[in-house]
Amino acid sequence: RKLRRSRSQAHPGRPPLPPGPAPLPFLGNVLGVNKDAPHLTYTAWSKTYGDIVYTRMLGQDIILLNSERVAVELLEKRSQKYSDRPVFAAADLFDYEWPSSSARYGPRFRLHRRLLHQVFHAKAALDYRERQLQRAYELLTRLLDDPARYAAHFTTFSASVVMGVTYGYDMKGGDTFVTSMQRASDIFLGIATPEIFALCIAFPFVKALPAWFPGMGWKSKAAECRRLVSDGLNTPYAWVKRRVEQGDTTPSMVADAIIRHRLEDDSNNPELVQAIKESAGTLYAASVETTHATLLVFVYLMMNHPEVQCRAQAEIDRVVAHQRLPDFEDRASLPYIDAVLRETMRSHPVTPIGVPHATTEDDVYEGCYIPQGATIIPNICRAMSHDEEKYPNPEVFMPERFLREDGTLNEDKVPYMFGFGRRLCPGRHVGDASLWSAMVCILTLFRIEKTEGSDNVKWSTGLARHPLPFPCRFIPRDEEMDCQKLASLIYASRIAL
Ligand code: HEM
Repeated sequence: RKLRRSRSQAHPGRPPLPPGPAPLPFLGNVLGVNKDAPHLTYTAWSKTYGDIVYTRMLGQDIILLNSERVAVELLEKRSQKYSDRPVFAAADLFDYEWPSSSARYGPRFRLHRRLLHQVFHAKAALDYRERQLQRAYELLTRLLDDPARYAAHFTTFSASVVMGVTYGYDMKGGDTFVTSMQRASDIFLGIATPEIFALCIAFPFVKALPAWFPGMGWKSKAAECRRLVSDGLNTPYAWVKRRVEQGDTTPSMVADAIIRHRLEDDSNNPELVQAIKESAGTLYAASVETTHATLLVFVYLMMNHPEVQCRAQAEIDRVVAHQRLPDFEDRASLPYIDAVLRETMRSHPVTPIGVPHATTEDDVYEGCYIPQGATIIPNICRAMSHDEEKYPNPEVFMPERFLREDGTLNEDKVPYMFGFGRRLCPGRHVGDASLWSAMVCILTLFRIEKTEGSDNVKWSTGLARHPLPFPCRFIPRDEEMDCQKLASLIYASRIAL
C-alpha cells in the first residue's frame, strides 16, 4: 500500500502501480524471491496483494499475473501492447539475440512467427506424426535395452523429433549439428547469470572491457558462444539446401521454406534466409528441454501412482489387445491417456513462470498503471494450474478431473501451459503429439516402479522445472519381452499404420 501511494504521489494524476512488496534501492525485491522456485514467492505475494502484483528487481519493473483470467485479459485481449520480450542486457555479447523466443515485438518477430506458423499449425503438424511415432518406438527399444539411462533416452527422443521436423535430419548420435547448439546454449545459460545481467545494466561500460581485464574472463566464453552459434545456425541450413538441390523430398521446416520461397540463391533474400536459420535454430532449445522435462515428470508421477498406470494400461489393452503398439488413430479411443497427459502438465508445470512478456506501451488495468517496458510474468504454476476453484484439491494427482461422468474428455486442455496471445508456443501441436506418443508407448510396454533411492528426488531450478533423473525401474509388462519380440510388435504396428 505504501509503495502504491508514494509512486502515485511522484506522478500526480497517474493511476497507482499495482500493489506489491516494498523494494530495496536498485536490488528491488530480488533478495526476497526464492531463487530455486520463484513461483512459490510469487504465489505467496498473490495472497497478500492479489491477482496483479508490482515488484522491482535490478532496476526493472515487473508485473506478476496471478490468475488465468488476468493473463488472458492482458496477454491475449490486449496482445498488441503485451507481446514484446524483456531485453537481456548481455545477450549481444554472446550473439544470443537471434532466437525467435527473445525477438523484440516488430517486423522481425512477425517474420519468424509466420515461418513457424507455416509449418507448425494444427493441420501441418499432422504431417510429422508418423515420424514422431517411429521415434517413440525407437525410444522403447532403448528403454528395453538400457532402462537405467531413461533420462538420456528422453533427450535423444526429443532431439530426434525436432531435428527431423526442422531439418529432415535423422540423428545418429554425437551429431555436430546438435552439439554446437547444445554447447552454445549451455555456455549462454551458464554464464549469462543475473549477476552479469545486473552488472551490464548498472555499468554499461563493462560491455566494452576486454576479456583480459580482471573479472572479465567470462568474455572469452562469450566469444566461443558466438562461434558455436554461427556454426549451429549455418551448417544445418547448408546441409538441407544441398539436399533440396539434389532433389531430396524429405519434408521439414527448412526444406519447405527453401522450396516455398525459391531460395536457390541466398543472396536473393538474405533477410529471409537469416530468419529461416534463426527460427529453425530456436526450435532445438525450445522443444528438447520442455519435452524431456515433461517426460521426466511423467515417469515420476507414474512411479508414485501405480493405480493410474493400471487404469491407463487397461484402457490401452482394450484398444490394441497386445497385438500392436497404439498409434494416433487410437487416440480418440484412449481418453484416460489424454487425461494423464493433461494432469501431468497441470500438476507439475515444466515452465512454472512461462516465458516473460514485456509491454510496448503504458497501460491502465483495473485502475492500476502498467508502465511501458515492464516485464510481465504469468505465474502459471500455482496461480493457474493450482487454482483451487478450477481444480479442487490441486495438490492431488487425479487425471479423472479431466473426464466427464461418461468418461469422455472435458473441454479443459490446460492451454495456459503453452503461454499466451501472440507469443503462444508455436510448437504446441508438435509437442503435444510427441508427449502423447512417448507416454502411450511407454505405458503399453512397461510398468514403472520404485527402487532404492526413488524417494529422494531433487528438482531442477531455472526456467524449466523437472525432477532430476532418479532411480526407478522400467519393467516389461510382458515377462517374455525382448528385443526380438519388441521388433515384431513394432513391425505389426507399422503394418497397422
Ligand atoms: C512439450 C511441451 C512444451 C511446452 C510446455 C512449451 C511451452 C512454451 C511456453 C510457455 C512458451 C512461451 C509462450 C509465451 O511467451 O507466452 C513457449 C514458446 C515457444 N515454444 Fe514451446 N513448449 C513446448 C514445446 C515446444 C515445441 C515442441 C516447439 C517446437 C517444435 C516449441 C517452440 C516454441 C517457440 C519457438 C517458442 C517461442 C515463441 C515466441 O516467443 O514467439 N515449443 N513454449
